[in-house]
Amino acid sequence: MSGMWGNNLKISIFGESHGNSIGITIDGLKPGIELDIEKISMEMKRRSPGRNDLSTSRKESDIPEIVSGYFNGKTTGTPLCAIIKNVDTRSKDYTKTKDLMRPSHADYTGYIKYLGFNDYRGGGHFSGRITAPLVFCGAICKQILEKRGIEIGCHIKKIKNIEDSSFDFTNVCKDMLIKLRNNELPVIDTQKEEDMRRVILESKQQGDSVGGVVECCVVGIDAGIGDPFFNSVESVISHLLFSVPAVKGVEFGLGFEMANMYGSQCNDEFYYDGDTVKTKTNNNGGILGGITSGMPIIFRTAIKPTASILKEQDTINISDKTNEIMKIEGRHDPCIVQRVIPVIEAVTAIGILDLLKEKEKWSI
Ligand SMILES: Cc1cc2nc3c(=O)[nH]c(=O)nc-3n(C[C@H](O)[C@H](O)[C@H](O)COP(=O)(O)O)c2cc1C
Ligand SMILES: C=C(O[C@@H]1CC(C(=O)O)=C[C@@H](OP(=O)(O)O)[C@H]1O)C(=O)O
Repeated sequence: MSGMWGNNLKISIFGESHGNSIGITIDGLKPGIELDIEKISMEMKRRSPGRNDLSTSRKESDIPEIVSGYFNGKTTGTPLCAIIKNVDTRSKDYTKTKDLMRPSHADYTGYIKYLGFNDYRGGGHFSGRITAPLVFCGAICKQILEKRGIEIGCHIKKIKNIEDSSFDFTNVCKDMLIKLRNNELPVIDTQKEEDMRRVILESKQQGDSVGGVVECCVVGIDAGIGDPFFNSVESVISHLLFSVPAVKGVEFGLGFEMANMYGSQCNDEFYYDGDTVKTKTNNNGGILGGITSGMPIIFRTAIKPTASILKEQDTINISDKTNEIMKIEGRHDPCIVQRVIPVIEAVTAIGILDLLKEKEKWSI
């Protein structure tokens, strides 16, 4: 089932963008975990739509209602389910174009797969909106990981052709990752922020959209987590990343750039720093043989330009099987990159917690 994921922490997402509500059921959280609701709300807010001119104008408060698995401020250990209401739907945006398949969106594939019964309004179950429940789950996982000294953070590596510097792969400071979370456009080289904003707003003005790259880092993670082959750390994280709408590429460490290097340039040489094993470089992004090396986990995720643009486009009309020109009306993100950051952090936290739980099976 496509809506379910996980080995040790099992999650199941549900809902459509213009239905009554969306949500998630999380199975596998241990009993007695105190949840910081304030922190969960903060994460939800970071992702929520309609907060500024870089985002869709649809406004949702995205306050999750926990309906099970939580009692007296603590998890009960039974499935924890949360529901998020859809409030600011404007379904008429989709009436005129209901038979026209938006290029690059999931209208056509969803129509075929679900035999024409799919709720097409707002992209239905394919909508980026369904990432809100993932952020809820990720916020819980982040709290559990933080208590173990593991921190996850991202910056925008690129919006179209405007490029930020990279994390220092061998030395990323937790405080920096936490600080980045407060920025609307989190960048390392703050001079790039205005250029990125300009590129997004210029494309928006032209009825167009832009994409980019997000760089993510996990620090404080011990060596020895993950498995070779099918449950490798890369497999788990990239499975979750590719589950996020609009993600079209993932690379760990230096990724594709490694193809241009000699082994002597690329190899991460080991050394002891006191009792701790470190590598002088971290081109492999903290993962060797699918298992964490203890160095920061670093990966980049490519996000495509938003599919729904206001410019005229060629497409098909499925009701009378004709070719047509379509013009989308509606409230869309001119750029998904800055909105997807809390989602990337969330799914990473979910993946890492699942892998940690696997490792802890060995403690008995
Ligand atoms: C947070 C978020 C917001 C998104 N906003 C929009 C949007 O406003 N308009 C749009 O066409 N696509 C948006 N998307 C992307 C589409 O949902 C996605 O492109 C579509 O489901 C097709 O899936 P694919 O791009 O993974 O192939 C958004 C995605 C995310 C994660
Ligand atoms: C509602 C959200 O984003 C939506 C994601 C989305 C899409 O096609 O993915 C399309 C738009 O939906 P609508 O046409 O209903 O406004 C965005 O607003 C959200 O992220 O919470």
